Amino acid sequence: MSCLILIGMMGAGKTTVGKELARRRGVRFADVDQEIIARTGVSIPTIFEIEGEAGFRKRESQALNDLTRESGIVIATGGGAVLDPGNRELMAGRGVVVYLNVPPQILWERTRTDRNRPLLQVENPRARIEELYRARDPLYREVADIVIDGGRGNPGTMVRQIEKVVQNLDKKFPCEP
Ligand SMILES: Nc1ncnc2c1ncn2[C@@H]1O[C@H](COP(=O)(O)OP(=O)(O)OP(=O)(O)O)[C@@H](O)[C@H]1O
Ligand SMILES: O=C(O)C1=C[C@@H](O)[C@@H](O)[C@H](O)C1
Ligand SMILES: [Mg+2]
Repeated sequence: MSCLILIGMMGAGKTTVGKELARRRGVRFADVDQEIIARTGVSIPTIFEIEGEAGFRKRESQALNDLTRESGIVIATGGGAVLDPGNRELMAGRGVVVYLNVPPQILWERTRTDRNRPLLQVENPRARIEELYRARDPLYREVADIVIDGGRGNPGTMVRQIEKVVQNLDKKFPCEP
C-alpha cells in the first residue's frame, strides 16, 4: 500500500484532513510537526528560537525521511516541507502526494489567532501568508499527484474527494526507500 502525503500551507487543513483520512483507511496517521515535537520534547517556536529555521528544517527532513518509510501511513507535513529539493524528491518517490490548495484569505482567517507558527509572528502576518503562498504554490504543484481545493467544503468532503481520486490513481508507489 502506498503512503499518502498531505502538503500545503499553514492552515490548509493537512492535520485535520489527514487524521480523518487515516481513520477511514484504517491506517496510522503521523504529523511531521508533532513527530518533531515528540522527538525534541519542545514546541516548534522553541526550536526556531534555539536553532533557527535552518535547525528546524534539518529536523523536519529527518522526520520526513523516517516516516515515509512506513507503508500505508497517512502523513501530514509541515507547510515548509516542500522548500527543500531533497524533501520534494523523497515525497514524490515514496508516496501519493496530495496538495490541499487554500487561498491566502482563508488561510489567514484560519491561522490568525494561533501563536504557534513562528513564521507568522511578524507585523503583518496576512501579507506574509500572501508572500509564502506565492513562493510555495509552484513547489506544491511540482510535487503533487493530486491538487484538492481545500478552501471550500468541510474536511469530510475533502477526505471523500481524496479517497475517490486515490482509488483511481494508476500511480501507486510502495512506501519504501
Ligand atoms: N475544510 C476545512 N474547513 C474549515 N476549517 C478547516 C478545514 N480544514 C481545517 N480547518 C481548520 O483550520 C485550522 C487549521 O487546520 P490544520 O491545523 O489542520 O492545518 P494544517 O495544514 O495542519 O496547518 P499547519 O501546517 O500549520 O500544521 C484548524 O482550526 C481547523 O479546524
Ligand atoms: O509553513 C511553514 O514553514 C511551517 C509550517 C508549520 O507546519 C511548521 O512546520 C512550522 O511552523 C513551519
Ligand atoms: Mg498541521
